[in-house]
Amino acid sequence: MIQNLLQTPIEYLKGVGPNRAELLKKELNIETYRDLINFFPNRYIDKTGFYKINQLQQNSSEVQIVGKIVHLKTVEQKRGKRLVADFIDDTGRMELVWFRGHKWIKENLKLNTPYVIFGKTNWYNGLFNMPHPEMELVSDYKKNLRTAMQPVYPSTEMLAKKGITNRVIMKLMQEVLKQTGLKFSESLNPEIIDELKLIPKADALFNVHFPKSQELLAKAQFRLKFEELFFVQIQLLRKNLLHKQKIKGFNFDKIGENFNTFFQEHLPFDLTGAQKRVIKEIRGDMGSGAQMNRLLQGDVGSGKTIVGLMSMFIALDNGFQACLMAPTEILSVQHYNGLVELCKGLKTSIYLLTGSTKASKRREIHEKLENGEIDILIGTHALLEDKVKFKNLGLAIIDEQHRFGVAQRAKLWKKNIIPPHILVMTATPIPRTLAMSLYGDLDISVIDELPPGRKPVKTVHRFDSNRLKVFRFLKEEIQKGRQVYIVYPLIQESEKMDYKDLMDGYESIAREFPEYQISIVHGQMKPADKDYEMDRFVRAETQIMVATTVIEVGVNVPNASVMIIESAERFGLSQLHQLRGRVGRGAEQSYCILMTGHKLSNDSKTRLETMTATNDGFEIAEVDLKLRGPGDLMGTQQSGVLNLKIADIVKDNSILQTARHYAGKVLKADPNLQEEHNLPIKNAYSRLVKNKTIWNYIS
Ligand SMILES: Nc1ncnc2c1ncn2[C@@H]1O[C@H](COP(=O)(O)OP(=O)(O)OP(=O)(O)O)[C@@H](O)[C@H]1O
Repeated sequence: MIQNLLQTPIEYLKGVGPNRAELLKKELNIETYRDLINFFPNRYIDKTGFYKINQLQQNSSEVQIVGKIVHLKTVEQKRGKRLVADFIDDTGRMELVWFRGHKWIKENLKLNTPYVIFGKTNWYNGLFNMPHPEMELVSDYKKNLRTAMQPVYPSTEMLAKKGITNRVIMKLMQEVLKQTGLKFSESLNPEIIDELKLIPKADALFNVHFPKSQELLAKAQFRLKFEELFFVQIQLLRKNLLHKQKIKGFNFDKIGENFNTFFQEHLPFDLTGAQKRVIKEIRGDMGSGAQMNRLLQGDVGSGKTIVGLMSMFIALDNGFQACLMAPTEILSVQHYNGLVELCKGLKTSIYLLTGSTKASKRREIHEKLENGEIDILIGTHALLEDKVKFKNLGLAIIDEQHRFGVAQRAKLWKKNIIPPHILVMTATPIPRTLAMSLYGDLDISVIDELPPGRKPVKTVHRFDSNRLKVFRFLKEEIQKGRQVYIVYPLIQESEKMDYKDLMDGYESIAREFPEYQISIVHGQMKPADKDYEMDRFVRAETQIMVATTVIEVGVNVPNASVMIIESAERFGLSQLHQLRGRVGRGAEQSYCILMTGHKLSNDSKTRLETMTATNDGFEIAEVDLKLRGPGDLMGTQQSGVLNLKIADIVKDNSILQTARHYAGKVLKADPNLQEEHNLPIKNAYSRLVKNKTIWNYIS
């Protein structure tokens, strides 16, 4: 019954009608009673107290005062007229000021009559004033329904123009809540309500709009935020669960010769605890009978490659092939060389397939792949071509998932009836909180420990005016046999200017260091030229690499120990961190020097300070998320995270963790929500699924 009422088009609510309904739909996406109730205030004005004029402070925020206007005058100013009223109470005098709407005010304001005024005060010329106060006659004030805390709803210019003020929305909200009789169906189970001491749903919905006190508001918000995040998590976890039930995977339960020989005889170092844990998680997945869909996150240089290789051995040991796909030619070649090196002395047959593989080699690879002579194939997008047919692909590893879409991932496994296991590796740290929401349908492994003995990169911030000193330092490092990167920003909108900066920089470096060889790499070069320059640097034929951010991802030159980032204030935090990850990969002490001018915004300062303070990618990602909000992070746009109505993915981190915990607990005990006590969850969930939205969780 309440369900039907909540579906009612907003047009039929008292005080709305067709015109307003049209506006509410267009401006606020409010079409039904339910939508209106789900439209939450973004702040509240605390009107619990009254101020006297002599109590006002210069930094008072919004205040409420009772007094009367004793005089009204128009003051001419250069910038236009303003209307000024003398307002007094029994303790003092202040001014009320209007810059517009004079005619209406003059005609309607009553002199010498008590008013309640509300607004922000300023201190000007030895007197307090309040511009454009909200005013209400004391006689009306007593009559009108009010709550101690007044909700302030998000609004738009159009709504204000058409007279749908905050007050109007409040009236509509009162009306709609009255009509529901506050009889909302429960949507959580009694255990959760009990353990978290949640207030009843009706109380939460009433108090979030018209809080009776700060305390009740906090409780109302907690309950609604929890509920919102809980259902997001239920949905993601169920998707994961269904996937596992539905999509069968190869059951790789054998650990055989490849894995064991490598582990016992060829492992070049001891695995870190984190690497061991992750390998175990992957083994568990591959032997579970369901298809693995795992995201492996590891900070730059944390040792993901070896984890990838050992996972491939598991596939090989069970008689299957494996592949590794990387976003660029350079990275594919690098992976190929790295894996060939690691597999020296083993019988593993490893091939490389990229866009520049010659036709004859390509034919050979196609053939050997189909008859099973290739164990591991490494490459770029070229792996996705129709001609590439595996005999039996058991595991596909995808490096840097941001560059490959989900559709492309799927393309890899359309080739098989049973899909291969999928391991996505990324060095882009995604804050755990966000990862939980974004990739709830992937399982996540994190390598959160660097190999021992790694010297953290020393990071400093230097102003452009100190450039000569920085150059002197560079020289010393190169003389010790090291190589250096100098990176310039390349941002699309100002590509031309950036290109000029890069070239100017290149020339000044060539002048400064005539005795050294310099490579240059930027986005406008042909791929073959880029590879050639890169290759010279990798082989240490050049000492200095001048580049734009194209070198950001994954390049591994252990001998490079200095990274200079020019105009560092123009880079995002995660980008700076990725760039810094290009050094500190060898045994030598490495340095990252962030160069900027003197003029810096607060955000830039925070970014630079964060970089100099920590090397931890996850910590950096958290700061990044706080600075930019989730909107800018890759993938969030499609994920719906931004459509949260009341919770905030950054600020409500701990509620998110709680929601995740309870959603997991409920589904673990009762995957199909069939138990009696979970009926409210089941009902709420099916309504959400039916409405194709998880956000309208109000029953
Ligand atoms: N357990 C370990 N002990 C010592 N060295 C290790 C260990 N694991 C990996 N390494 C070495 O650390 C370096 C970085 O490893 P790897 O290239 O796999 O990192 P990554 O996670 O792929 O980083 P990036 O994303 O920056 O490429 C390599 O030279 C590798 O040989």
